[in-house]
Amino acid sequence: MVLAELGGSISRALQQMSNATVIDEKVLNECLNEITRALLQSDVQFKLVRDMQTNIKKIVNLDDLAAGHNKRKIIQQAIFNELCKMLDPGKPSFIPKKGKTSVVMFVGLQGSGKTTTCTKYAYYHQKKGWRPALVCADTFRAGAFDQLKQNATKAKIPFYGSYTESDPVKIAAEGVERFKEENYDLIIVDTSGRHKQEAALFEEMRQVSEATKPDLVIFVMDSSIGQAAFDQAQAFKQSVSVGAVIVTKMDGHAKGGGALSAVAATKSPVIFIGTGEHMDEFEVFDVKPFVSRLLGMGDLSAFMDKIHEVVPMDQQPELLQKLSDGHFTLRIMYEQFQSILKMGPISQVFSMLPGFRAELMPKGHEKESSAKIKRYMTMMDSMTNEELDSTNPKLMNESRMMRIARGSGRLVREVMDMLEEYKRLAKVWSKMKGLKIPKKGDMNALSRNMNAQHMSKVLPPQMLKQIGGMGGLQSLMKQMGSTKDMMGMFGGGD
Ligand SMILES: Nc1nc2c(ncn2[C@@H]2O[C@H](COP(=O)(O)OP(=O)(O)OP(=O)(O)O)[C@@H](O)[C@H]2O)c(=O)[nH]1
Repeated sequence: MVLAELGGSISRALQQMSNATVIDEKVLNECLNEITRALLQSDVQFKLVRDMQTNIKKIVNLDDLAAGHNKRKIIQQAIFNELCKMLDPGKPSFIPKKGKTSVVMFVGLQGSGKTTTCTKYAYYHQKKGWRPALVCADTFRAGAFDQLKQNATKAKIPFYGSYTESDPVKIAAEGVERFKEENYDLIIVDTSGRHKQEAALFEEMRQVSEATKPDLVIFVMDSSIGQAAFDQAQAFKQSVSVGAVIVTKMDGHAKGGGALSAVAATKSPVIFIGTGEHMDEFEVFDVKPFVSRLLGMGDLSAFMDKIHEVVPMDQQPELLQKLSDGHFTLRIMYEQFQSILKMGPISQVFSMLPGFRAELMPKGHEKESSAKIKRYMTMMDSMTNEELDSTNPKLMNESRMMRIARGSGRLVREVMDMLEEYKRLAKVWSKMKGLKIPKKGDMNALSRNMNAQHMSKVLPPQMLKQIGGMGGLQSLMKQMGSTKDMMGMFGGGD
């Protein structure tokens, strides 16, 4: 069962329970059985699920709950807490410090996505101002060095490896030494992938660890590994001191439940998840928002992050300046479309909203909308700079429209549609006129200036409707009030 389905099943079970007029032992048991089934189907280890069920029953003593208590809320909270407990080993992992040398070693099964993840991890930190460097100590798989080299070059990250040396321990030690001398602050060591049965390879991994003395060992796990996750993770933990887990391929038909098992086996937190083959398809993992999403309770902070991607805040101050001046051009629309396409399937965004799940958004729909966006962009590719940067609505006369249609192989009617869309968006953005633009990088200041009114105007209307219009949006913002930080995003928090 993939994660989206797991979330769906759990929230359905909770919904069914809340539909019951009286919540008694039987109703609670049915709900818990349903959730247990869903978790098992998602490859969470049996013992973990059983313990969870016992704990919830211990916490939720129906007899003790005074009449008038919201039993459903209490049960939902207990499930939420138990799932969080499963994913939270109770101690944070080592966090590398910028400017201070840290060595991070990656281990994992063959093909788990280790090499790809090393580069993603390096790239993520590089963007945040670290100076990462990569060492390829995988001499087992032919081509591993080439792969790392290729990825590293693409991300402009220095790398170390050898085509001739066959001793991974030697390469690792030399590479780490070299980069330490050169003052890199995040030295990442990629090791050969291995299976738990391969004792010799496990010994090699132990030796690499001894030679490089990593501050952190990250276990990389493919999310589709299933019930084997617990044993595999434990085998690694017994050889080297795993301190964190990264779960990869969460984008595919992943049975993410294995992640829960790996945390239990290694007693280490999941710190990132891989969501695609590309360098930037990599997300910080936070337990509470993740579980919240699973339970259909929404993940407001991720939702806000997505909004910030579409309405780029600190990255594009010039753009914001133009918008606040009321200059919405076709070129700006083009750039926004690019951001939307980058944002990923719209259903993913919906799954971040309270009460929504990815499965609620029909598949066909998202394809349709991104095809339309791409079509619009093709037409805009046939426009001149003058047309793209103009704010004069009269400029786009009939002959220009015909030329664009011809140039992009589309119908004049479609060009007109695209221009209509532009006009609609320009109107929306004109309402943002006067929005105070903070100094570069001060995203919170900008966010403080944004209230529900502003937000409602920049959200796609369809999404706004799904949230429940202005009222829904306001209550969504209120919900975020529990965290001071988040309140700051909307104003009134401090
Ligand atoms: N869809 C998807 N594919 C991924 C992700 N991470 C890695 N991959 C792909 O998984 C495959 C294996 O990745 P590698 O990085 O070569 O795996 P590895 O663990 O280093 O392999 P060994 O060196 O043999 O141990 C590659 O095709 C990657 O592009 C992810 O998050 N999502």
